[in-house]
Amino acid sequence: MNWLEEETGAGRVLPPHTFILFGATGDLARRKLFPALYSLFLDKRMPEQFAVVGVARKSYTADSFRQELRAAIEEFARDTVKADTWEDFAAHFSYCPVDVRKAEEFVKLNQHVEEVEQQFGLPQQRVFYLAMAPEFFGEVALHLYDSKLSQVSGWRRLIIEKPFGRDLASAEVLNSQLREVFEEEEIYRIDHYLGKEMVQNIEVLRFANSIFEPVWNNRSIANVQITSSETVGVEDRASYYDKAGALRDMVQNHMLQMVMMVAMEPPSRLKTEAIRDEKVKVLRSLRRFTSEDISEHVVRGQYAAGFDMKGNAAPGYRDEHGVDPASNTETFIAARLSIDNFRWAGVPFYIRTGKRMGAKATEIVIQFKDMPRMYFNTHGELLPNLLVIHVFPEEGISIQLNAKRPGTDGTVVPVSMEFSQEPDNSPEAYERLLYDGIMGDSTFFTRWDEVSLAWKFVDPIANAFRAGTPPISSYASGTFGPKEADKLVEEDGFRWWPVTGQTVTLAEKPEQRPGHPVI
Ligand SMILES: NC(=O)C1=CN([C@@H]2O[C@H](COP(=O)(O)OP(=O)(O)OC[C@H]3O[C@@H](n4cnc5c(N)ncnc54)[C@H](OP(=O)(O)O)[C@@H]3O)[C@@H](O)[C@H]2O)C=CC1
Ligand SMILES: O=C1O[C@H](COP(=O)(O)O)[C@@H](O)[C@H](O)[C@H]1O
Repeated sequence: MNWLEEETGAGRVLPPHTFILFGATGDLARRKLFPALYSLFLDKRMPEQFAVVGVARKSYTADSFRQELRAAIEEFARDTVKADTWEDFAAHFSYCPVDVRKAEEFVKLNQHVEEVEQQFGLPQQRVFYLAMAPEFFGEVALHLYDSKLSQVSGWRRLIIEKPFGRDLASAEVLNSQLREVFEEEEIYRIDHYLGKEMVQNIEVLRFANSIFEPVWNNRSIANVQITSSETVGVEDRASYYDKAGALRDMVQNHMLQMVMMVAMEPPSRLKTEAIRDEKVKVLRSLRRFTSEDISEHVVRGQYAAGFDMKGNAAPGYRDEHGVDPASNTETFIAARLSIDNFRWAGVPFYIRTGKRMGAKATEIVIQFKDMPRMYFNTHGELLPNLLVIHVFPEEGISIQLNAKRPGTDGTVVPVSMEFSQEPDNSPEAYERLLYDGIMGDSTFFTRWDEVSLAWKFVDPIANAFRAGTPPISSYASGTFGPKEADKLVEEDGFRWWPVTGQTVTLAEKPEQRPGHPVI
């Protein structure tokens, strides 16, 4: 399924297994996991022998659980329900009501799983997926051990959702709880950005094309910009988000993962650990901020009232349901990162992410250095070459070049070469990650040293935020963050390149939009 197909044997049917889904009545299961399992089934990647056991407190029967399953798939799956195979698919699903805080209920779950394994003739190959609040992870692992559910004659894997702790100390505690029961190789920490088509494609782009490697360094690249902008606000997640903020919710994981994918060295082999080793080296080289220099490199913002994408009035963050009216939680963050190694010394990596912004987009822009001030660029009039990796909503790459406008006196204009694919045709991130996780390929999961180094980078910033540094700036809903974020880039002589869907103002000439130039 991923580009390691050759190496890992991926692309094959998954091995027989029992998928024990904790949090089976929750939002993630309904919106992402059930649809992903269904797509894998329709793609004939699920083996004939598999079973899914839903676990949560609600009192479903197998039948009512299957009705919920169908409703979720009808609402969220990219495939429509196929009447001829539905019963076959649904027959693999059962439900066991369990309150995970009650150790004794795991005895019942153990019996249920053993019965299901007998019914389907399954070897003891178990995937435990924790789609529930992280505060339960340690306890669940312990009860899995005590109830002997985790003791198997075959293999076992633990797939866990983010967030992995809220700082280094809590992540270490959580990790040691998990490690009492599972080996590091058995733990699959999900970062769903690593399941996105174009995030996985970064490595292919870089290491399968000889034109990029010679210029992928500080001799040719002026800066890198990584944007993940969202149009939604906090929605109904205030109880989590108001304590997390954009720094923990997006930067500690997704944004740093994208930085690693762009900046890593070529791995010695296309093997999971070799790749993860190179990613970790990027985090080791990432310059940590001191309390003195955070204000210089980090901007934080919070959305004020404005408009949503439909043009309806939208409340400010502090007026959202469940948010502390005096909250200083950041809903936007921009930062200038420095990677202190030979390849990247002197190249700023700008990142920005936020809620209730003017477009939903994830893009990585590699801006190349300007041409010398001669010939066509005497007054610096040429636009720089840009390589844009479109992660969302488009999936593809575009390269901005300068060329002569056909049939003119030699006017030079920016033109774009684009490769894009229909996002609807590519598997969802969760489909890839479920496949890889069940297959036992952890390449696109987060290793513990990545998590811990990411927290080491983030913790000083979180501490500064707590102390009121830098001051939080307000931005109107529907815009691209506070003006301080623009200054961060402009003071280095650059500008943020608009992302797909960003309203281009007169000040931002349309032809300057990467990937969408007007000839
Ligand atoms: N939703 C999303 O899009 C995303 C979610 N995540 C992460 O996934 C995880 C789950 O999120 P989400 O699905 O949104 O959360 P929900 O609150 O929607 O679901 C939580 C689930 O946990 C179950 N649960 C709660 N308490 C217990 C208990 N004591 N014993 C047994 N089951 C319990 C609930 O079922 P019941 O009440 O029936 O017991 C429910 O099935 C979180 O870690 C979240 O951060 C990550 C990325 C995206
Ligand atoms: O993990 C998270 O990601 C989503 C954004 O994911 P995307 O795939 O839609 O870009 C974000 O909304 C959420 O707050 C965060 O927890």
